[in-house]
Order: sequence, then structure tokens, then C-alpha cells
Amino acid sequence: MEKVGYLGPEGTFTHEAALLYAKGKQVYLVEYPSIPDLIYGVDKGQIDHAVVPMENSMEGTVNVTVDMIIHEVSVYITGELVLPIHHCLLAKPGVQLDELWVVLSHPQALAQCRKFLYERLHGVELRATSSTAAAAREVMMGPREWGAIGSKHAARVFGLDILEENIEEHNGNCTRFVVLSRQQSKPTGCDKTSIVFSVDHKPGSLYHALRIFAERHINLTKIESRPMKTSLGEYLFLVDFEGHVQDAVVQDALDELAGQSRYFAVLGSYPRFT
Ligand SMILES: O=C(O)C(=O)C[C@]1(C(=O)O)C=C[C@@H](O)C=C1
Repeated sequence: MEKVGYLGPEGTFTHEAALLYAKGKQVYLVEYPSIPDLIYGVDKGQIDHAVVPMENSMEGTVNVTVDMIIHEVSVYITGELVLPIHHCLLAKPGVQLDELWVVLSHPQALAQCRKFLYERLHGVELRATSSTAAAAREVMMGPREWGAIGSKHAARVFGLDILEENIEEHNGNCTRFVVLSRQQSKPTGCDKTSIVFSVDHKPGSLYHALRIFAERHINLTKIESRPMKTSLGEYLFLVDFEGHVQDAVVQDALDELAGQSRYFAVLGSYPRFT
């Protein structure tokens, strides 16, 4: 049976994404304590696939995920899942909001609830944890004055009360998760591809790179720059577009782009989440 890893413990949003990915498949879910552990887990062959958060509609890219895929491991993006993210304020049964003096959660979740924390819990100490469910677990074991930001599922798993629901700043809050695997996925006819490249520091370089897609009517769905990490001012461009690396038009475009890039790599082609 294939093994699918997720950021644990049970009750994280990544766990929800992994459950969605596993639906109708015969797979075995494996919990990992951090995103790097999870990504190394798939790279080293401990698991077949890893479900990791990639991008949030409010907070943008999950840098650790993107940077590890680009710089540290040899895995492909083979799937994507988009989930609505609704956060709750959780506490031990019977505890009231004004009794809380510490609130724990994953940094992404704390950031997505910044306004609520400022308006309703101003002055409380905010503590970062490895995941939202890890925060709920600590609250279950910790003093009564601790609260956590996490999902309804985490409240059930750790026996906590939900003091407030939907405390995220925007009700359209959602996170895009990707599936990482050691083998590339096959074309489905409704795919997306992620690539990364760098260009020379001369006028028009990026324009000429993007022109390759425009001329072939290839629809770009995301463009982002990340530091190359070698020196200040050196960037890698990450581009997502519709199509699969095995499509003739995409192959033609990528051949041209590779020929004029300083660095070029395909991160993977995968079925588009609809
Ligand atoms: O802590 C969790 O529950 C996670 O699954 C991680 C994570 C993330 O890193 O983006 C996933 C979705 C939400 O955006 C908040 C946290």
C-alpha cells in the first residue's frame, strides 16, 4: 500500500488535505512533525507522497516548502489541492476568552488571524508551534489559561471547546497544498506545470522569457520570484502555467526557455485542482 505523509499531528489542515487526496485510494497515512521532515521523508523514500502547504490566499507562499523543493530535494510536484481554511479559537472546556494569556498556533495561522488577535486578545502572548494541531495538543496538556488557533477537527481530536469560529481575517481564506513524489505524473488533459528559472541581468531578459509563453497562448497562472540564496539581488522565477510537460507546445516552449536561461528546472506537471 502506498504511504502518504502529512504534517501532523492529526487535525492539521494538511491532514485534511491528505484525507482529501487519499479519498477513494488505498493508502496509508503517515504523520510527520514538521514540513522539512515530511519533504525529506518523500525524498529519501520513507513515503511515496507528501502533502505540503504551498501557498495561502492571505499570506502568500509557504517559503520553506518552495525553497526546499528548489534547493534541497529531487522530488516532483504531482498534485495540488485547494482547501478553504477556517480557524477557531480553542481552549480547555469551560475556559472563557478573557481568561487566556497565551495563544499558540502555527505562524501561518497566527498571521491569518492577526486582526482578531489584535482586537479581541490584545496583549496576550503569541507562541509559534509546528502546526495548528500541535498547538491544540499543547493546550490540552498545558495550563488552563492557554488557547490555540486551529480547526474544528483539532478541537474534536484534542477535546477542546470552540470559543470563536471563523476568526481568519478574510472569509475567502484558502490554502493550496501540493503533493510531492519521486516520479512525475502522467498527462490527464487538464494539467498545470511548475517551473523555475533564472535569467541574465540585462534589459528585457524576463520579458523575453515570458514572451515564449505569450506567443504560444500558454496561460500563466502564477509568477513569483524567490532569492537565489547565493547573493543579494539574485533571483529565481517560479512560473506555473496550464499544460503538461509532455504536450508538444509546452515542450517547444520549455526548450526555448531552457536555451536562454542561466538556470532552468521543471518542478512537475500535475492535474489541475478544480
Ligand atoms: O498547521 C497546520 O494546520 C497546517 O497544516 C499548516 C498550514 C500552513 O503551513 O500553511 C496549513 C494551512 C493553513 O494555511 C495554516 C497552516
